[in-house]
Amino acid sequence: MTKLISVDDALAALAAHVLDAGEETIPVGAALGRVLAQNVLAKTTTPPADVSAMDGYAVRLSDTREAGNRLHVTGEAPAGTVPTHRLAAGEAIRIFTGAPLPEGADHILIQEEAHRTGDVIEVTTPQTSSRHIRKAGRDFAEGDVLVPPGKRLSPADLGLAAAGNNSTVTVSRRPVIAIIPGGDELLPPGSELGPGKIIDSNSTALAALIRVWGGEPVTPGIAGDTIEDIRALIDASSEADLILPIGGASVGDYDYMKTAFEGAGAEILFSGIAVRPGKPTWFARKGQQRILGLPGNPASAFVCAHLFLKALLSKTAGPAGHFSARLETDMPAGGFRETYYRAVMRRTDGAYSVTPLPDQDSSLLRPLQAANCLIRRQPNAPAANVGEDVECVGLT
Ligand SMILES: Nc1nc2c(c(=O)[nH]1)N[C@H]1C(S)=C(S)[C@@H](COP(=O)(O)OP(=O)(O)OC[C@H]3O[C@@H](n4cnc5c(N)ncnc54)[C@H](O)[C@@H]3O)O[C@H]1N2
Ligand code: MOO
Repeated sequence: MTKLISVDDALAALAAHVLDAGEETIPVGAALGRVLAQNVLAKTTTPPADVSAMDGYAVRLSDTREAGNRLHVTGEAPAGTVPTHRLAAGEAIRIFTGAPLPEGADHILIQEEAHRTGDVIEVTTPQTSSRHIRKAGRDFAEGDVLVPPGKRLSPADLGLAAAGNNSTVTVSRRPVIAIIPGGDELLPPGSELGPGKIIDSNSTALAALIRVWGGEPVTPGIAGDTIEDIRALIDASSEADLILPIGGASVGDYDYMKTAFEGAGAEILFSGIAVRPGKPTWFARKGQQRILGLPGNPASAFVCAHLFLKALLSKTAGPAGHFSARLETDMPAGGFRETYYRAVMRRTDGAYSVTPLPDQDSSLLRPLQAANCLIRRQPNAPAANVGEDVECVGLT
């Protein structure tokens, strides 16, 4: 393998190739989890007028300061109507939660604190201050920015956008990512497994990560270990923004991925990163298309997707979540490759603590399932002891 580049140099190179698939306008109800591309503005003011927060009577506070005061009920204001009658002294208007206040009222006497007989109410509890009125625009005013660009839309964002009378939102288009697993041994889940065959698990795991990070995975098929096979799937992926070949990246006799891509006109920008797991990771460009080659070992592919694919998808995935946590077990000195240990982080007494999982072999899926973060150790890191703070990266 040629000289390995550092993780930092790989990330710096990838920064120039962050995927940007443009924008699209979609119904607000279909936008959960999408990344907003343009401000959502309020097209209305909410509440649109001063409204009652309770069921009761719109009154003048000065008429209700003493128990026993009597007021004449001169009208009714249900929600959805606009009162036309101006409240005069000694009058009350029956009002319901959410209904606009009549002019002249400055207080809501809740019905539990009044006694009604016919068209007359009597104050049963003296009122001391103006209450139960929601001022116009208390939530937001027309023209306010309700959701800023770059935000991954949550259920509350969607509710707010809808309340601002937006039926659509403009979001970043999902980059299309074609996953091409390579290897004669691979069969899709649910297959009859003959001798020497294993299940292609990487496609499923990587497709799920791509969805979480705002991309749209497509799976044109599994490539056998021939250049022609890989080439056919490269050609079938011509519409993808990025191709993600998995496996066949190392130095074995059947590791044809890069050769096949070069034959299809791709220019390899780097090949081999000083990272563990994931040394054979490579990156190439073919016209507007990017190609990120990941190693076949499931943990290598999964970890390097977090490091490098997520960086390429940062427009929709957001930044990597780095944090510091206290080690719960000793760790040995590291080698020359920057190393990412699958680990379990816990929050105890307001601080994060972290334990690396015991078996870090890059073929294993079980530790990946158990892990909720990666411990990052710099190249040639010295041994670290219990209680030391180490840098961690969140897993999805
Ligand atoms: N002599 C050397 N051998 C290897 C080196 C090296 O430097 N010198 N590097 C090792 C490293 S590091 C890694 S990582 C692996 C990765 O190799 P490849 O990317 O070429 O991957 P494959 O050989 O195709 O597969 C490795 C392993 O993973 C299984 N695999 C492949 N694809 C899938 C899939 N889609 N789903 C599940 N499992 C998959 C495959 O069967 C192999 O067991 O190379 C080392 N070798
Ligand atoms: O560096 Mo590999 O990806 O053995 O794990």
